[in-house]
Amino acid sequence: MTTTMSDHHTWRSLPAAQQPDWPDPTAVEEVVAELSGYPPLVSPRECDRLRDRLAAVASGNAFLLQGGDCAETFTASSAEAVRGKLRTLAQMAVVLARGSGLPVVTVGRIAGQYGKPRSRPTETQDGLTLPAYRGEAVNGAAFTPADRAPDPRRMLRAYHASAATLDQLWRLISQGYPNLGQVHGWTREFVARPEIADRHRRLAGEIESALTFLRAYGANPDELRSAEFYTSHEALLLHYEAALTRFDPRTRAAYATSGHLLWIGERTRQLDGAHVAFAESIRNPVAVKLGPATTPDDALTLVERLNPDAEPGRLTLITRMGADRIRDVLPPLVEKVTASGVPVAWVCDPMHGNTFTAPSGHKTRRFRDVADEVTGFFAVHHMLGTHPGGLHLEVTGEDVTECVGGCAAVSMADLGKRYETACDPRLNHNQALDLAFEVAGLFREPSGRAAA
Ligand SMILES: O=C[C@H](O)[C@H](O)COP(=O)(O)O
Ligand SMILES: C=C(OP(=O)(O)O)C(=O)O
Ligand SMILES: [Mn+2]
Repeated sequence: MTTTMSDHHTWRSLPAAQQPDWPDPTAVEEVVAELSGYPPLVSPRECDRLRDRLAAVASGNAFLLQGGDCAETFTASSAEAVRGKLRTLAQMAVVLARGSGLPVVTVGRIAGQYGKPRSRPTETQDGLTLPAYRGEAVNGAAFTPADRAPDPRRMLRAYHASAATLDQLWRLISQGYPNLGQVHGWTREFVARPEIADRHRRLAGEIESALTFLRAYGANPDELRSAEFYTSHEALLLHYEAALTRFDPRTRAAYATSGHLLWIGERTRQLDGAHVAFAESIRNPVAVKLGPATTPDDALTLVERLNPDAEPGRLTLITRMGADRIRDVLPPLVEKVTASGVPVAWVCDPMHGNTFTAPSGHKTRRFRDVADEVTGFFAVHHMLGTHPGGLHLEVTGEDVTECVGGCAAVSMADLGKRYETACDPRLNHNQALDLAFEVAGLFREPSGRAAA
């Protein structure tokens, strides 16, 4: 597929959902002009390599682990915060690789996840109505008129925060962080916890014996690591994305250089809208979220629009149906898309269809529902003979209390203790590992067992 520079302006003439109410259009144009002169954050070659990796996911030869914050904040690019996220994703990847026997492609929701679509444009507290928080690239989370006023200059800060995060990521990765020996040491500590299920311990034991074998064979697990890591975020703020889109003379195509993989959200995937048109115009691998109201025809049209050349790795479909719907609504979508012959990677987001408000007022999710949606996802793909290609998660390396249940045993009453998310509730480090073990088990027992 060849795209030209003019293609990526088509979106401007189409309705764009979920855009901020910028108070001053001239200020937006000034920011766009400034961003247009900034260096790319990722390179087209890296995007192409990720497309190759996702082609392996689509064909059943790899598994995607995509995860990170719902909404990144400008202060989250500290060395410690980035290190914690890398650590959690690396631990999950090792467990999933052992369970699946497949290479795991790791992609962060990181270094650019600064724009949020919302259910409602405003929020009211004690009689005061202000614009809803739409991510740090738009406004501030504090409920004050000053913070909530959309400010386009925040897009410049989002660029610099992304660059700082990438800098930390590449520094850590080039230092060999984390290596396989370290990763397994942490996993050993995790499974030593008394509340961990025996089947998780058995799988950790298998990793242990694989490492023993490697050592016996003369390899040092402390020198082994995955050198590849990719970034992703929702392509929501089209002024920002277009300003960072660059023509690549090597491939004669336009690439969004704000991140390797960009996705279109459930609230912005309108077929006649600007987001789909923008995604069509870039050469990056792209993904689309599909919620429970998606019809098989909607899915097929998106597939035909976003992957017209039936290129493996170009398109990932991220389903987010809810634990109680997935077994009913996913099969007709998979059947229709499979019958078209266009290759796609199928990925499960078990977070966004399972959100509810706790009595304390916190937005939360139950670990049990999250695990159950993934179980349903595996069962459907097993039944249809298609590949359950990956997980898309909201997750952090910190010991927060935002989702309830799991081995970390966070209760509704605990939610206020460390509820730190800027938007949706994330799995904490232990809940994330618990889920990785559950999912690893699904490769062996695809219809699953009752989740804890
Ligand atoms: O992360 C996704 C969305 O921004 C979020 O789920 C919307 O949440 P809301 O219903 O609180 O607006
Ligand atoms: C907004 C999000 O999801 P969805 O578009 O699936 O609601 C998200 O991933 O944070
Ligand atoms: Mn979210």
